[in-house]
Amino acid sequence: MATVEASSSDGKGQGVETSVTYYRLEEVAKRSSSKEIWLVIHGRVYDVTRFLEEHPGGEEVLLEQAGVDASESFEDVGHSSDAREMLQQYYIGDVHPCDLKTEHNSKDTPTNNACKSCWSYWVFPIIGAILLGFLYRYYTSESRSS
Ligand code: HEM
Repeated sequence: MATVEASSSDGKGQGVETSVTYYRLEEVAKRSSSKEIWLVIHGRVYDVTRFLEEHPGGEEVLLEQAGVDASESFEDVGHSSDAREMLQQYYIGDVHPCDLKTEHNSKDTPTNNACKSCWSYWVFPIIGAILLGFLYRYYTSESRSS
């Protein structure tokens, strides 16, 4: 779990402190017993433990989706806008960026743009520095021999 603090303006010139808690999918997966049920809908993590008995669609369906990404099942049912508003009561945080799936490939391979780009921050500069080193050696040896 990771908590990230962010500041934003509330439109009245006052700063508002907001914090987002990020959860890894493996953490969510551990919360899949009838004692504690978390699930993921559209990249957001919900603790639906106290909603289990109240869910109009029954507790069985929530138990089936416990600890996993329930976005597809949630959408398949065609939940009303009231149901979507209810979600907010159970929101506890976001899926960690490293576990987010890309929209066009959300079925299987979990890829992550944020994490993919991490390595490019240092790999490309290193390759560039090596190339520059070679060029420098090449030109200095050329000028020495001529
Ligand atoms: C926190 C998450 C959820 C909330 C707040 C929620 C809320 C609701 C609400 C308010 C209804 C009544 C109908 C409506 O207003 O749309 C409903 C029905 C239903 N829900 Fe959910 N739901 C959640 C998650 C899920 C999930 C993950 C499934 C998985 C399949 C599911 C399956 C159903 C089914 C089958 C019905 C009955 C639909 C019907 O009778 O036509 N729900 N839900």
